[in-house]
Amino acid sequence: MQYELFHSHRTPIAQRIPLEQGDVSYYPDWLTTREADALYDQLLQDIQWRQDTIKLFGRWVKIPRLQAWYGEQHCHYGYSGLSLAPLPMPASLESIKRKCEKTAKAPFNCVLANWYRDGQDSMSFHADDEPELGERPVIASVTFGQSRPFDFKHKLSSEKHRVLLQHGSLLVMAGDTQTYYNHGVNKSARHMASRINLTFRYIQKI
Ligand SMILES: O=C(O)CCC(=O)C(=O)O
Ligand SMILES: [Fe+2]
Repeated sequence: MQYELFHSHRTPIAQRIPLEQGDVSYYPDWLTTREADALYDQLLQDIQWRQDTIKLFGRWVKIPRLQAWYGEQHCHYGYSGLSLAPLPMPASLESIKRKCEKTAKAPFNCVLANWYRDGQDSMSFHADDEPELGERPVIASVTFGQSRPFDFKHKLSSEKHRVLLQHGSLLVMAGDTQTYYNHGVNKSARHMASRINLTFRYIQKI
Protein backbone atom coordinates (compact mmCIF):
# COMPACT_ATOMS: atom_id res chain seq x y z
CA MET A 1 0.00 0.00 0.00
CA GLN A 2 1.23 3.51 -0.77
CA TYR A 3 1.16 5.90 2.14
CA GLU A 4 0.84 9.65 1.77
CA LEU A 5 3.34 11.85 3.53
CA PHE A 6 2.26 15.08 1.96
CA HIS A 7 -0.70 17.10 3.10
CA SER A 8 -0.60 20.09 0.82
CA HIS A 9 -1.35 19.81 -2.85
CA ARG A 10 -0.61 23.36 -3.86
CA THR A 11 1.35 23.98 -7.06
CA PRO A 12 4.92 24.75 -6.02
CA ILE A 13 6.39 28.05 -7.18
CA ALA A 14 9.49 27.79 -9.39
CA GLN A 15 12.42 30.17 -9.67
CA ARG A 16 14.36 29.94 -12.88
CA ILE A 17 18.14 29.86 -12.27
CA PRO A 18 19.75 32.19 -14.84
CA LEU A 19 22.31 29.92 -16.54
CA GLU A 20 23.07 30.80 -20.14
CA GLN A 21 23.17 27.22 -21.40
CA GLY A 22 21.39 25.37 -18.60
CA ASP A 23 17.83 24.58 -17.65
CA VAL A 24 17.50 24.71 -13.87
CA SER A 25 14.40 25.38 -11.76
CA TYR A 26 14.43 25.92 -8.01
CA TYR A 27 11.37 25.38 -5.81
CA PRO A 28 12.37 26.84 -2.41
CA ASP A 29 9.14 25.88 -0.59
CA TRP A 30 8.50 22.57 -2.29
CA LEU A 31 7.67 20.94 1.07
CA THR A 32 6.15 22.59 4.11
CA THR A 33 8.51 22.89 7.10
CA ARG A 34 6.47 20.22 8.92
CA GLU A 35 6.75 17.77 6.03
CA ALA A 36 10.46 18.41 5.63
CA ASP A 37 11.14 18.09 9.40
CA ALA A 38 9.31 14.74 9.56
CA LEU A 39 11.07 13.39 6.46
CA TYR A 40 14.50 14.44 7.72
CA ASP A 41 14.02 12.24 10.81
CA GLN A 42 12.50 9.42 8.77
CA LEU A 43 15.35 9.40 6.23
CA LEU A 44 18.04 9.35 8.92
CA GLN A 45 16.44 6.11 10.13
CA ASP A 46 15.32 4.53 6.85
CA ILE A 47 18.50 4.94 4.82
CA GLN A 48 21.36 2.48 5.18
CA TRP A 49 24.08 5.11 5.34
CA ARG A 50 27.61 4.01 4.50
CA GLN A 51 30.98 5.64 4.21
CA ASP A 52 32.53 4.51 0.96
CA THR A 53 36.09 4.71 -0.27
CA ILE A 54 37.23 5.64 -3.77
CA LYS A 55 40.57 5.41 -5.52
CA LEU A 56 42.04 8.89 -6.12
CA PHE A 57 45.49 9.20 -7.73
CA GLY A 58 46.30 5.61 -6.76
CA ARG A 59 45.23 5.97 -3.13
CA TRP A 60 42.07 4.74 -1.41
CA VAL A 61 40.37 7.63 0.38
CA LYS A 62 37.12 7.94 2.31
CA ILE A 63 34.60 10.11 0.51
CA PRO A 64 33.73 13.18 2.60
CA ARG A 65 30.07 12.32 3.33
CA LEU A 66 27.88 9.26 3.88
CA GLN A 67 25.81 7.93 1.03
CA ALA A 68 23.47 5.17 -0.13
CA TRP A 69 22.09 4.06 -3.48
CA TYR A 70 18.48 2.94 -4.09
CA GLY A 71 16.57 1.95 -7.19
CA GLU A 72 15.41 -0.70 -9.62
CA GLN A 73 17.57 -3.79 -9.92
CA HIS A 74 19.20 -2.81 -13.22
CA CYS A 75 20.33 0.57 -11.83
CA HIS A 76 24.03 0.43 -11.21
CA TYR A 77 26.08 3.27 -9.74
CA GLY A 78 29.83 3.54 -9.69
CA TYR A 79 32.89 5.72 -10.19
CA SER A 80 36.59 5.68 -9.24
CA GLY A 81 36.69 2.03 -8.19
CA LEU A 82 33.40 2.29 -6.27
CA SER A 83 30.51 0.09 -7.35
CA LEU A 84 27.13 0.14 -5.61
CA ALA A 85 24.28 -2.32 -6.09
CA PRO A 86 20.86 -0.70 -5.67
CA LEU A 87 18.78 -1.34 -2.57
CA PRO A 88 14.97 -1.34 -2.95
CA MET A 89 13.48 2.06 -2.02
CA PRO A 90 11.71 2.25 1.35
CA ALA A 91 8.21 3.80 1.34
CA SER A 92 9.57 7.23 2.33
CA LEU A 93 11.83 7.41 -0.76
CA GLU A 94 9.09 6.02 -3.04
CA SER A 95 6.74 8.71 -1.83
CA ILE A 96 9.25 11.56 -2.37
CA LYS A 97 10.08 10.09 -5.79
CA ARG A 98 6.41 10.26 -6.87
CA LYS A 99 6.19 13.88 -5.76
CA CYS A 100 9.37 14.72 -7.73
CA GLU A 101 7.89 13.05 -10.82
CA LYS A 102 4.80 15.25 -10.57
CA THR A 103 6.75 18.50 -10.30
CA ALA A 104 9.55 17.64 -12.76
CA LYS A 105 7.12 15.92 -15.17
CA ALA A 106 9.68 13.16 -15.70
CA PRO A 107 10.09 9.57 -14.45
CA PHE A 108 12.75 8.53 -11.91
CA ASN A 109 13.89 5.01 -10.98
CA CYS A 110 16.89 5.52 -8.71
CA VAL A 111 18.25 7.90 -6.11
CA LEU A 112 21.59 8.73 -4.56
CA ALA A 113 21.19 9.76 -0.92
CA ASN A 114 23.93 11.99 0.50
CA TRP A 115 24.41 12.88 4.15
CA TYR A 116 26.66 15.88 4.84
CA ARG A 117 27.30 15.49 8.57
CA ASP A 118 28.84 18.98 9.00
CA GLY A 119 30.66 21.74 7.09
CA GLN A 120 33.63 19.48 6.43
CA ASP A 121 31.50 17.12 4.32
CA SER A 122 31.27 18.11 0.66
CA MET A 123 30.85 17.00 -2.94
CA SER A 124 33.46 18.07 -5.47
CA PHE A 125 32.58 19.58 -8.85
CA HIS A 126 31.18 17.04 -11.30
CA ALA A 127 28.46 16.63 -13.93
CA ASP A 128 25.90 13.85 -13.78
CA ASP A 129 26.58 12.92 -17.38
CA GLU A 130 27.15 9.15 -17.27
CA PRO A 131 26.01 7.50 -20.49
CA GLU A 132 23.37 5.37 -18.71
CA LEU A 133 21.54 8.58 -17.72
CA GLY A 134 20.96 9.30 -21.42
CA GLU A 135 21.18 12.62 -23.20
CA ARG A 136 19.82 15.70 -21.47
CA PRO A 137 18.94 13.90 -18.21
CA VAL A 138 16.42 15.31 -15.76
CA ILE A 139 17.74 15.20 -12.18
CA ALA A 140 15.63 16.12 -9.15
CA SER A 141 17.53 17.12 -6.02
CA VAL A 142 15.74 17.44 -2.66
CA THR A 143 17.33 19.01 0.44
CA PHE A 144 16.62 18.45 4.17
CA GLY A 145 18.31 20.13 7.12
CA GLN A 146 21.16 22.63 6.88
CA SER A 147 21.07 25.03 3.89
CA ARG A 148 24.26 24.71 1.85
CA PRO A 149 25.43 26.74 -1.16
CA PHE A 150 25.23 24.72 -4.39
CA ASP A 151 27.58 26.01 -7.09
CA PHE A 152 27.35 25.80 -10.86
CA LYS A 153 30.48 26.37 -12.95
CA HIS A 154 30.45 26.41 -16.75
CA LYS A 155 32.86 23.80 -18.15
CA LEU A 156 34.39 26.22 -20.70
CA SER A 157 33.53 29.83 -19.87
CA SER A 158 33.99 31.52 -16.49
CA GLU A 159 30.23 31.64 -15.83
CA LYS A 160 29.34 30.74 -12.25
CA HIS A 161 26.15 30.71 -10.26
CA ARG A 162 25.37 29.91 -6.62
CA VAL A 163 22.02 28.73 -5.22
CA LEU A 164 21.41 28.33 -1.49
CA LEU A 165 19.52 25.04 -1.21
CA GLN A 166 17.16 25.30 1.73
CA HIS A 167 15.31 22.76 3.92
CA GLY A 168 12.37 21.26 1.98
CA SER A 169 13.47 22.62 -1.40
CA LEU A 170 13.65 20.95 -4.80
CA LEU A 171 16.15 21.76 -7.57
CA VAL A 172 15.45 20.32 -11.04
CA MET A 173 18.32 20.19 -13.53
CA ALA A 174 17.29 19.42 -17.11
CA GLY A 175 18.10 20.16 -20.75
CA ASP A 176 21.80 20.75 -21.47
CA THR A 177 22.75 21.52 -17.86
CA GLN A 178 24.99 18.44 -17.44
CA THR A 179 26.63 19.01 -20.83
CA TYR A 180 27.76 22.56 -20.10
CA TYR A 181 28.06 22.83 -16.31
CA ASN A 182 29.67 21.12 -13.35
CA HIS A 183 28.08 21.46 -9.93
CA GLY A 184 29.21 20.83 -6.37
CA VAL A 185 28.85 21.56 -2.65
CA ASN A 186 31.99 23.08 -1.07
CA LYS A 187 33.34 22.54 2.40
CA SER A 188 32.66 25.38 4.82
CA ALA A 189 34.80 26.71 7.65
CA ARG A 190 31.66 27.95 9.39
CA HIS A 191 29.63 25.77 11.72
CA MET A 192 27.18 23.70 9.70
CA ALA A 193 24.51 21.34 11.00
CA SER A 194 23.76 18.18 9.08
CA ARG A 195 22.09 18.05 5.68
CA ILE A 196 20.49 15.21 3.72
CA ASN A 197 20.26 15.46 -0.06
CA LEU A 198 18.43 13.09 -2.42
CA THR A 199 19.17 13.19 -6.15
CA PHE A 200 16.63 11.25 -8.17
CA ARG A 201 17.66 10.06 -11.64
CA TYR A 202 16.39 7.82 -14.42
CA ILE A 203 18.65 5.02 -15.65
CA GLN A 204 17.66 3.44 -18.91
CA LYS A 205 17.30 -0.32 -19.13
CA ILE A 206 19.53 -1.51 -21.93
O1 LIG B 1 24.14 17.56 -2.29
C1 LIG B 1 23.81 18.12 -3.33
O2 LIG B 1 23.06 19.09 -3.36
C2 LIG B 1 24.39 17.64 -4.65
C3 LIG B 1 24.38 16.17 -4.85
C4 LIG B 1 24.84 15.80 -6.23
O3 LIG B 1 25.26 16.61 -7.02
C5 LIG B 1 24.77 14.40 -6.66
O4 LIG B 1 24.36 13.53 -5.87
O5 LIG B 1 25.13 14.12 -7.81
FE1 LIG C 1 25.43 15.79 -9.02
